[in-house]
Amino acid sequence: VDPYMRSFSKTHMKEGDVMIGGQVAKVIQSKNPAFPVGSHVVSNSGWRTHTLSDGTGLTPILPEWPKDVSLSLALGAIGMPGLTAVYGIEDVLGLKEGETLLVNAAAGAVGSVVGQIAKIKGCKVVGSAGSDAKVAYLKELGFDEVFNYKTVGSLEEALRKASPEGYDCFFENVGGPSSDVVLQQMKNFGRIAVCGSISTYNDSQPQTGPYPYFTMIFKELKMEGFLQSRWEHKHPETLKRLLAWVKEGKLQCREHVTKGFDNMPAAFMGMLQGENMGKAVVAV
Ligand SMILES: NC(=O)C1=CN([C@@H]2O[C@H](COP(=O)(O)OP(=O)(O)OC[C@H]3O[C@@H](n4cnc5c(N)ncnc54)[C@H](OP(=O)(O)O)[C@@H]3O)[C@@H](O)[C@H]2O)C=CC1
Ligand SMILES: CCCCC/C=C\CC(=O)/C=C/C=C/C=C/[C@@H](O)CCCC(=O)O
Repeated sequence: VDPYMRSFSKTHMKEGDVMIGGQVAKVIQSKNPAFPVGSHVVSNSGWRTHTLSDGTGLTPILPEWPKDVSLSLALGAIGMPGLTAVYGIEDVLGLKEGETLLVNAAAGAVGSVVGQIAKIKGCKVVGSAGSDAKVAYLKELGFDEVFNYKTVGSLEEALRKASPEGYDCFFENVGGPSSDVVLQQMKNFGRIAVCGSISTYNDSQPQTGPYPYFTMIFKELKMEGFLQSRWEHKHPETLKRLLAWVKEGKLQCREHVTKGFDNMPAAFMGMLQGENMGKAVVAV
């Protein structure tokens, strides 16, 4: 279950449609030699227990996938959320060694990978998350400064305390009014990767400004929205790098597992309400 399902379902679906989504699936019958019986694939077939496919939209699991690494990570750190983290950091932000990066929804599927990759690249990492347990988890992952945005009182003070000199890069997952507060604390020529805006996915009104134009102008900020699919041509190579980091112990992955297909709606709503640490998945 992923946040984009909420925004997509509002704009592209009607009642009775099958919810979109990715799954790791096992091939149980096949007339296609590219997908032998017993092999595993990542499939964009939505919320289904079984799928009849001509092979379109199926990606075989990397052949070098080790037996002791859970296949479900192909939906998380070694899948779409992990790819999002890499492209946001490398292709959008161009994060450089020694810079300071802020990421929100930091204990989630994308955010937890963002912070760890930024540490691999030699940066100072500040993360915000919605519970004290998440804050403790992010410290375990090596984040330099972490705070619980629900209890800090003043977001502005928390950001200033975590990095008095400001922020070079902001990996934005949350959106809404908190973004304006962050923008005020960007360094001059700061870069912002707009990955998601989960705090707005339930809004019934279309999004409008105004945006803090003066801050953007006088700090000369650069802000870029992106979808990970822009770099689809790089997915195989990037997945190999993510798998290597996991095998080397440089990238730790946690999953929030809900059991049972019938519990998919509950798992989805729980993720939107912040119940997950790491990637929210459902085991069927
Ligand atoms: N651009 C792209 O290509 C992609 C974008 N995304 C985006 O990345 C973001 C993270 O996705 P993902 O890692 O899968 O999800 P997460 O695993 O981070 O789960 C969602 C988390 O969002 C946080 N959250 C929910 N509501 C709010 C709120 N109102 N304010 C602040 N935080 C909130 C909760 O954590 P907490 O307890 O900390 O509040 C929750 O656990 C989303 O915005 C998603 O849409 C994801 C994939 C691809
Ligand atoms: C299609 C997304 C429309 C809503 C956009 C809102 C926010 C940004 C966001 O969250 C985008 C996510 C994009 C996800 C795309 C996923 C597909 O490629 C399917 C992935 C299947 C998998 O590998 O897990």
